[in-house]
Amino acid sequence: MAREARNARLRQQLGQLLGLAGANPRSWILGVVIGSIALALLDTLGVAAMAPLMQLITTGSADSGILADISTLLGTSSPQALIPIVAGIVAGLFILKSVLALLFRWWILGRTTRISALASSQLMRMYILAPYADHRSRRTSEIYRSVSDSTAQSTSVLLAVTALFTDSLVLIALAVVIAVVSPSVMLVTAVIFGVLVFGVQRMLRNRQSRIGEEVSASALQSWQYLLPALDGFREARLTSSANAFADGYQKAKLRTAHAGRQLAIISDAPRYLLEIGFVLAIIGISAVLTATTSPAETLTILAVFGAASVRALPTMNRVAASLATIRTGQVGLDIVTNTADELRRGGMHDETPRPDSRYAGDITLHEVEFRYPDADRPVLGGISLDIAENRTTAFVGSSGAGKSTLLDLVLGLLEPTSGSIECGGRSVHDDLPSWFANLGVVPQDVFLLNDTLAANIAFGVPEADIDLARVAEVITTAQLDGVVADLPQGLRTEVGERGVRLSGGQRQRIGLARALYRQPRILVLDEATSALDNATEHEIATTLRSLQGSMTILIVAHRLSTVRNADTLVYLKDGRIEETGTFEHVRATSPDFARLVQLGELN
Ligand SMILES: Nc1ncnc2c1ncn2[C@@H]1O[C@H](COP(=O)(O)OP(=O)(O)OP(=O)(O)O)[C@@H](O)[C@H]1O
Repeated sequence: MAREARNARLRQQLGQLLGLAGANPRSWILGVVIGSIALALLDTLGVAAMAPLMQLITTGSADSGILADISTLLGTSSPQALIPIVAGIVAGLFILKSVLALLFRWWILGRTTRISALASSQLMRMYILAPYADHRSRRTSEIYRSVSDSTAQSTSVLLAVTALFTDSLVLIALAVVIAVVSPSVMLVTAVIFGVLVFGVQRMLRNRQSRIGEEVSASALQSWQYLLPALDGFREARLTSSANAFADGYQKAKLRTAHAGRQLAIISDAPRYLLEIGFVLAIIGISAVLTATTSPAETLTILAVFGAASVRALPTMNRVAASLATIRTGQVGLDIVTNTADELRRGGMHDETPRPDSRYAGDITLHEVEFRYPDADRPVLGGISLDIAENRTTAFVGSSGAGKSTLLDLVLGLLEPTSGSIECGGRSVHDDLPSWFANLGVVPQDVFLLNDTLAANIAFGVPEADIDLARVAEVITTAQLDGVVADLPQGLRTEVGERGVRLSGGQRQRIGLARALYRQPRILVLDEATSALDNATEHEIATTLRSLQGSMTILIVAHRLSTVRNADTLVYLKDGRIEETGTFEHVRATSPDFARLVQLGELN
């Protein structure tokens, strides 16, 4: 890509990064420009002040230029009196510049680290507010890489671009000072450093970009071993594949280490070349000056050149390092901006319900068809159904018939490819947050927070706002009283990853209590009684019967006892409704369903 296009893209992407963090690019640019100009000016003054000081030291005369003004102001032209004063001014300028440089760096670091944190958080927010179907098609390892590694890479580019701008201004200012003091010295310096800096950077550019890609690819690879190894700990242990995961992780980390080493050496190499350039410049300049000027003037010019070099060499090193960071970090910036664009295009869920918006009445599905984005044919088709309010409807069917998909559609998590799903005559997608407010959902696998049992039941409600009376009530309804009584700290017991381990059945009952805590109008159970033993399942079935009539209950279940008492049974086969009606009606009219019951698959 041509340099202009590359720079334009970089500018645009950095603008996007700042936008993602909610920062105002204008105030950012203004701050950087003002700070950089102030620093460059002070640098120039400090270095330029070396000329009169050296002139004073070498010639002892203060009768021209700024020295004449100082000597008039102080009323003395004695070098013994003037030298400490001029030296003091030079030192003061350097000290002031250093303090300002430190303050400027503090400001920049504050802004940049904040932008890194905000961009990463915003990306995380966009991921978790993305449409459900999009989320299901994403790879977790890529999410981890975007919100951590790639955001960090992008912010390092932002910091490097700022440093590059500031350092370039300083270098230009120093070049101006040298050019004013001696144009021929500037010419020699420009030729030597120009050849070195541009030549080296040309050679390194592609290599640095490749290293950036390697860093990013190996970061993804390491997440791809770490995450499944933790999520699939049991499977890894039982299949003796834990070491294979650890080996894969190690390989990825070594790739990162190798790339890091290459990057460090490539960023460092220009420094040594610049030092060689400095020595060459001193020799070249001394040769030119000795041939053209007096020894006193040679000394003055060399002193200015030395002071400029003291400042310029580390600055040039930083320029080389900044260029390396920009090129290697470009991959991260690409990932962050492309991901943010893609997430934005997908749309973000708004969790705030519209005021005065509420759903009530029967749920009706009209000619619903659904196809997963990456599938070539629909998994559900021609689904028309009336789910009566305050009645219990059970969905049954063989594995893969489409029960969970249908439930996700009714929940509003998935949107029909065609057809409509309405409650009380209004599409559930019209105001999803308000629709969700009606629902209490018990999933197959209940997710536990690392928190107290009470917090797990009230899920998402801040500790201080938890209604303990309601928690106690739903604990009784979900048959959890015995479990709570056995816990060391009752409701305050920590559960989840690092807390008390709970059985599958206990987790499912917590799931039921959690769903009921929300006082739902619609209770949805997705295979929610699968992990319960017969006795508990019987008790839960009794609970559900007691709730029957007071709320709409939707159940996907394999157990005969759970679905037998449903008011309506919907039998699904190959993505279509085969039969609906009471349990006995469906058994009598659908030979397939009758066979399932007979074979004990619904048992
Ligand atoms: N994300 C997806 N992309 C493509 N196809 C999918 C996706 N999720 C599920 N399917 C397919 O959709 C069909 C219905 O799946 P679904 O999970 O709804 O069935 P189910 O009746 O709930 O099955 P089970 O009782 O085994 O849980 C299956 O053929 C499944 O392979």
